Amino acid sequence: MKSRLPYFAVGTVVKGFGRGSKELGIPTANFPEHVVEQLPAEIQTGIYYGWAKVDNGPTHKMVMSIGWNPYYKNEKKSMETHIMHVFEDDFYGSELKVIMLGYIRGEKNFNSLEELITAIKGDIAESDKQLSLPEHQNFKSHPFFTGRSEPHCNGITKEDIANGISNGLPDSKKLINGSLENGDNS
Ligand SMILES: Cc1cc2nc3c(=O)[nH]c(=O)nc-3n(C[C@H](O)[C@H](O)[C@H](O)COP(=O)(O)O)c2cc1C
Ligand SMILES: Nc1ncnc2c1ncn2[C@@H]1O[C@H](COP(=O)(O)OP(=O)(O)O)[C@@H](O)[C@H]1O
Ligand SMILES: [Mg+2]
Repeated sequence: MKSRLPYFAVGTVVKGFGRGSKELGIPTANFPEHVVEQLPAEIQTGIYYGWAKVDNGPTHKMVMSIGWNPYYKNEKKSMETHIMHVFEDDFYGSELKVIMLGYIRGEKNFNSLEELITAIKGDIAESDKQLSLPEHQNFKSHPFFTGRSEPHCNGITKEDIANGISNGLPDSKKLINGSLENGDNS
């Protein structure tokens, strides 16, 4: 099966359970339900690394968790991004854009909060290492981040593009359901 990575997603940052900062010391910017629902089946639950941008700010490294957080037994699937940058303030309501480039591991349950935190810190270190590789660097300045783009380009279809719904990418790099149409870098 063709990989669905890179996967592009955009949405407004919404409230979660407030555990990321308070219990884990690792905040995660949560995407709204409609963004989670647009994920194709091929994007399995688990931990991904890539790049993230908040509103018109710079692009930062990120690590993302997709799933039901087995440690907390959430009833709803979530898609949460920890951005590897220290922000002065919260940014609820801001537009978050991400490009997911690689998969690290599946979601796990843990016997203690400390073990969950240790695993997340390991994911952050692994993401940092991966994203420093030349093959991942070019996505930092991808037109998805730097160009004009429609705010709702998750799950954009060939028909949308035919109807003139643009996602701000050059014709050679149009998005189809969050993946690059010409299949490069996948
Ligand atoms: C890199 C990363 C890896 C994670 N891995 C797991 C995991 O294996 N199991 C799990 O239950 N939750 C995992 N989480 C999710 C945390 O439990 C979640 O971020 C926390 O519950 C915060 O949720 P909130 O945004 O609703 O406050 C991970 C989060 C991140 C950022
Ligand atoms: N480096 C960061 N990465 C992600 N979110 C951050 C970061 N720094 C600050 N935040 C803020 O913290 C919020 C996430 O904290 P968290 O405790 O996970 O709360 P919630 O459960 O509401 O998602 C984000 O929505 C954002 O406003
Ligand atoms: Mg969160």
